Amino acid sequence: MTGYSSKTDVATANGKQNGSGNQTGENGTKPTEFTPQGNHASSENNIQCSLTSDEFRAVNLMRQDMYPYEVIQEIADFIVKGSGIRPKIGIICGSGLGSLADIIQNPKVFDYEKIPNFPVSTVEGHAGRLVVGTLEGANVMAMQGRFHFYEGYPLAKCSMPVRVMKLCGVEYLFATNAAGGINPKYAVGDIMLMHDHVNMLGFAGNSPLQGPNDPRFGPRFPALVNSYNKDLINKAIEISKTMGIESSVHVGVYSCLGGPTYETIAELKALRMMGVDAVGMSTVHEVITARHCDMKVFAFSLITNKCATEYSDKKDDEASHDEVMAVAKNRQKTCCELVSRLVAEIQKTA
Ligand SMILES: O=P(O)(O)O[C@@H]1C[C@H](O)[C@@H](CO)O1
Ligand code: HPA
Repeated sequence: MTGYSSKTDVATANGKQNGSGNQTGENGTKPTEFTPQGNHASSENNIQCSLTSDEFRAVNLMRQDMYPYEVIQEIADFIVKGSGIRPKIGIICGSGLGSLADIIQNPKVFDYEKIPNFPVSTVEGHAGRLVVGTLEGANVMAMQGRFHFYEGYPLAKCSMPVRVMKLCGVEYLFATNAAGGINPKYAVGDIMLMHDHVNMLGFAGNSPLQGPNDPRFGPRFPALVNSYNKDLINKAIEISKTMGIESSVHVGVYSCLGGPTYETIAELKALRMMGVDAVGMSTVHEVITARHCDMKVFAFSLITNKCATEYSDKKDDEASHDEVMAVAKNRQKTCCELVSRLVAEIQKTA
């Protein structure tokens, strides 16, 4: 993050803004909405669009990815005022891991539909609620439901809530996910602490930071080495020892693909050759957005299924969301304990 300091360049959580220029928000504070006249037909190239105006507007709102600084600030203000809490730690619950938000004390719950300009969750296992409260004495906010690229949301929209967290005051992002284990040493139910990622969507030219850069969030060209905070990884390893689960906790590399299909054998072989240990459909763009605005990141994958890397006829080799959810449900207690204890560690040293 050379040449960039959250203290001087990014608006602070108490609303002060020190940065210059809002390259995305010049036309107003609300996201741009495209309003068509009605059904569209082009006789010139014989293309027909059979969406009604309302459908067109709904699709457009879903795809809309310009969230000017002021809009993010409005959402953050809504949450901070509504909860009376300025959270320090932000948690994103992976598929089936919504219980990470259920352990929050004195929760103030915001349904996504009720938060202005917020997207809605469309995936089973992602409730679509923001929970703000305390955990181990620390102020926290948790997304019980994240947004995925395959839902139709652009990456910037998928990770927009991370910027909301930042402007709420969050310094630490805990991102969790359900993932397929590619590393043959990983078993179903294991936990992989992420120490790096391979950004496959980035390879394909997609980034949550695409488009004009607002320097109040961060620099145009952020560095991503050391994205995953080593201190937090080490603390989590120590915690896993005290929990007696160290043999099922690994440190590895995650890769996010676009989904919603699970991977082919050839893709899984390729990922393994690239050094990927676990594969999923999220987290990477959230981490990029968090590092861009200088948040400390801790992330882990719950291995919900073993990925087949050899051809066979076995039905067992096929991943399924039901299996993902079932394993996550089974392991949620352990994941909650890991998260709580790490939050307690952060709180101890604060
Ligand atoms: O939100 P996460 O990454 O935990 O969810 C994973 C990826 C897909 O959304 C889903 C597939 O089962 O689980
Ligand atoms: N692949 C991609 N995403 C996933 C998987 C998987 O095997 N398991 C859970 N999320």
